[in-house]
Amino acid sequence: MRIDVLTVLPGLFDCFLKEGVIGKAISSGKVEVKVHNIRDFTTDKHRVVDDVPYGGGPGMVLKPEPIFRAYDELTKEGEKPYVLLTEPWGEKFNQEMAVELSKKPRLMIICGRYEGVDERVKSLVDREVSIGDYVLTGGELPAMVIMDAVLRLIPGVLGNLESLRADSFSDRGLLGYPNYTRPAEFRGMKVPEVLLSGHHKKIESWRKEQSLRKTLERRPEIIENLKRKGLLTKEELE
Ligand SMILES: CN1CCC[C@H](Cn2ccc3ccc(-c4n[nH]c(N)c4C#N)cc32)C1
Repeated sequence: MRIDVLTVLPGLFDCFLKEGVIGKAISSGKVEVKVHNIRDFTTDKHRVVDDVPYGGGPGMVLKPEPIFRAYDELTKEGEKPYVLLTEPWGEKFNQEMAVELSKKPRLMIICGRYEGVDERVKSLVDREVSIGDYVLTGGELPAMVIMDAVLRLIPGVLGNLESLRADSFSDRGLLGYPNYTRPAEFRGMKVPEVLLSGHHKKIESWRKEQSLRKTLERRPEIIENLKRKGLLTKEELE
């Protein structure tokens, strides 16, 4: 998969693209992520990317020209990307969308700043996406959240396939099961016996029960949704 990111703050991505699972996936060539400074696609001496909003009002708006120039330049060759725009009021990002996006061969993520992008930029966009009902200062952190959730699903990126297998829960939007590691007892708090038993079938069913119980308690609508879609097995429903 290739992802092109358009931003006026490319430096925000430096650590994200160097460290951890994502950093390894890029350095090993499993995925390709290119971050482009919108300012590099300006043509004036001062490399202006924003301007005051027509009709007045606070703040500045990202101009359309540099973003269109970047899009045209980056899509001259190869497969057309599926274009995302991060927006506070976009479609809510979730695991289902992450799975869908992970199947695209190429993505482009346009990151707004200031008061956002000129509305005409949206003629380039396939999906406006929000990571939650709160207002951030720009679209770069949402872009990193989306890339993290999508790239981890690319085959080979998560070293331990087991982690991805365990995702069969979170892939259905179920909440995760409790995790423990050594020591077996810490400050009087013991690891559940079943996890020390080495009985894999019992461990798996305990984890599934914990995941379902936690989801039912905290996000009952997820269970209802899975029931409606027929995505819960008979024993999971019991
Ligand atoms: C006062 N104004 C109001 C409009 C937005 C302005 C900041 N901003 C500019 C571009 C931009 C892109 C995304 C987000 C954002 N915020 N929250 C989310 N879940 C997002 C997502 N995805 C925020 C953004 C600040």
